[in-house]
Amino acid sequence: MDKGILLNQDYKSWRYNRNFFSQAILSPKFVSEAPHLINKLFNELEGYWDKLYIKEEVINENRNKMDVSTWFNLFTNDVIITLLTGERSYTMAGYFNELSDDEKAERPSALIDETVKFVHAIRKHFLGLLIFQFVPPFLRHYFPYFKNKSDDILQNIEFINQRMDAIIKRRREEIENTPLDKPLSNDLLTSIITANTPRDINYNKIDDKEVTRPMTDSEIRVIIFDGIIAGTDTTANTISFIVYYLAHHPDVKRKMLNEIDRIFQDDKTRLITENDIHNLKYCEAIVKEVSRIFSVANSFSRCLEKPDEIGGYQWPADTIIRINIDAIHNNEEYWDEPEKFNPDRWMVEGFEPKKNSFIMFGGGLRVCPGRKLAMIELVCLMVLLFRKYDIDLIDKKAPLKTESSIITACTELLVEIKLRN
Ligand code: HEM
Repeated sequence: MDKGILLNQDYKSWRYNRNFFSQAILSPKFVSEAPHLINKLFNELEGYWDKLYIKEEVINENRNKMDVSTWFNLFTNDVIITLLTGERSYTMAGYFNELSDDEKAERPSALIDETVKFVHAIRKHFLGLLIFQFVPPFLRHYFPYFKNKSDDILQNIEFINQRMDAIIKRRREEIENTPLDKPLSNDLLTSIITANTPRDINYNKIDDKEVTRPMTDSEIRVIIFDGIIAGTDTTANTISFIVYYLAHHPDVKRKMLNEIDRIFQDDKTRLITENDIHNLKYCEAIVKEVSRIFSVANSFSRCLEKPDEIGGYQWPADTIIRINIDAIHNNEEYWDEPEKFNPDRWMVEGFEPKKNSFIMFGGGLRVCPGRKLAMIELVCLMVLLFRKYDIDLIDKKAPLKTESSIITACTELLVEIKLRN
């Protein structure tokens, strides 16, 4: 495992890949592009919702119900793929076409099919990686069940690589054909291709040639893939959990609506700016409190470099330690009344959680590099959803439907949606 970021266990190669990714994803132009694209894609989503759930006749016939968790998954897919590759993704349009009997999305159906196929392949590849990690080569080569599975996975990898290579090639050509004094697009792929080349504003500032050589296409492929995998379901499930918690805590919801209405002055369509996001402190507190009490990532691991004492026991070098996020987020030593859902705890002037007690994004060297983007996406989504729509659970008594593996995923969240008065 010495490729990319997410599963890379080779320090030198991880550091090289991570430097590129972090530099690009935290760059001011990427950070300002994110709210812009989120506004735009939410507008597309509203177009579909309008036709499927908000129209008067649909409400009159009591058909304004939906599984909002599926839409959140598709929305974050389209956002992340477009932000990372600079190529529009149309999985929301694909789902709309599936649900709508008469009207179809105003996008060429070949383009929709192509992006839907790409997203399916990425998901399949991630699950496939787990088979390659956990099923020994002997079984994969000689047992028909595992052999068929691994052949299928290899074919799938071939398809993803071809598509990613075509995207990278196209972007390299676009960059070469853009005069040096003209701006380039703000996606992550463009930043990564141009990093440490004469088009990079930091060119010549760093001397370490091993750290700064430009990336090859196959290296770029893996880190873009890692970003898509790590950045989609995590954000989608967190927003589902937020909708669920708000429905069960009307006092918190009211306070959130007050904040949104104060900042947007009851304007239900104004574009959200970076400055707004900075001012939406209560929305941010809700994201953190929901993630504290019901974290989407349940654990992450670390490997001991040398023998060490942890929790009163002595452990040898190379021991893998799994860090249980829920246990830390619900520990009374770190949190007052940890079982209580209380976003206000984050609003107390000067409040900082105790060191390493809030780890929704992990911590240390491998802390999530997408945390800033995730916060932007979640706060924007809360505003876009709640300033204009009234969203309520169909069955308030039903427990949240989830499935836990590497992350805790919301499998269904049935809601009723109306325009807010
Ligand atoms: C609510 C949303 C998100 C949550 C809860 C989340 C959580 C996490 C956690 C717990 C880790 C492990 C950190 C550690 O080992 O210390 C991680 C790693 C990572 N995340 Fe996120 N993440 C989110 C969104 C994103 C986004 C939007 C992106 C990028 C587009 C992203 C990219 C990554 C990558 C590449 C890693 C691997 C970092 C490394 O191993 O160096 N994540 N994330």
